[in-house]
Amino acid sequence: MTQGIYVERLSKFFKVHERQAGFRGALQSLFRRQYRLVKAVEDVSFRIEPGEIVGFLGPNGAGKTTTMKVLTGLLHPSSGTVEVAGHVPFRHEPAFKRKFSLVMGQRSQLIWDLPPMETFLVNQVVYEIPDAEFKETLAGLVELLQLEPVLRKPVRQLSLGERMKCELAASLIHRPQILFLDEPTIGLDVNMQESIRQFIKDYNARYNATILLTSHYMADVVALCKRVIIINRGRILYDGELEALVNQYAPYKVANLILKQPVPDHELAMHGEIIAHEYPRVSLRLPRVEVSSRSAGILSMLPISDFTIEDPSMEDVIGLAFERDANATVP
Ligand SMILES: Nc1ncnc2c1ncn2[C@@H]1O[C@H](COP(=O)(O)OP(=O)(O)OP(=O)(O)O)[C@@H](O)[C@H]1O
Repeated sequence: MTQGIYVERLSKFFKVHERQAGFRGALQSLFRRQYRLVKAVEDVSFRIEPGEIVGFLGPNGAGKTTTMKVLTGLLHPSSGTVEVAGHVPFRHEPAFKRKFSLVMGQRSQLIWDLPPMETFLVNQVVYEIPDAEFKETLAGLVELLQLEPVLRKPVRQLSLGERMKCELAASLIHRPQILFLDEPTIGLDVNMQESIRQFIKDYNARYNATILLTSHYMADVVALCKRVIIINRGRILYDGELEALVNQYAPYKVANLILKQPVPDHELAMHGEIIAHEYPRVSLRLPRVEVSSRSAGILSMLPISDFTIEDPSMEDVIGLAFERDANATVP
């Protein structure tokens, strides 16, 4: 039986009750209910091989959480086929429960008034983990996440970062092969984000776990995911290597200049598309294939005191992908 994730033409629609405006409308809708279909996920297909870490990206409301909920059996698909670790998620087979975990950065499963250790013990019972295995896994998680100092403090006294680490430990105590991480670093400071990222990497390497990760922090995606799936308005916009995304959507580099004296926009625009101009700083977009000739032109023709070239940020690349999608489709 395979440990991968297979999604074939998945759609998930929600039927939403449409309320009429005003008192008359409210009265009418009591007798004649009107519904509207919200297409949360539409005709989505992808496969994720065992051991892969894939970033699942998209703006708010794109359909990421809905997809994850279908993949974990919390929602029934409207149509399409889904298989996770050899199981059909919505059948809720007991063996399936032990193979995955869904961690949502904004939801907690920890028991608020008790130390995290109590939640770990509850999960030992829920997942029927033998004592020896429980102790071994817990020791590994305590070491990787440096949990020793917080194990016996009530959860309500923990910092957000400490709580997130305990959340991960509670979700991984049954050593799931498949991890769905929905915004695991949300709200954490930069150091804590980094240590959670490192942990996800270690867990993946240690157990060859398959991981689907959503995050609005591009640093998470760049550090963890070679491959990304981008979803917009319920449909897949891109599925492939993160690096190739840059070439497809952002075939340019960014030149940052510091001017020695003011230069009018029309003169700057001869060298590249102006992204920002706030004297003395200017950012220009240069076509990737012409970077060296354009740079030579900038250096010889413009009065500059500093000049650097960099790749566009991942946020910008993804923003361009959404822009192109919005222009390409008639709503
Ligand atoms: N239970 C529900 N009933 C009706 N509509 C829903 C329901 N759950 C989600 N939706 C709608 O489906 C769409 C996709 O939502 P989803 O939560 O999957 O997006 P998301 O990509 O996870 O966004 P975010 O980044 O904000 O979490 C949205 O338009 C949302 O309003």
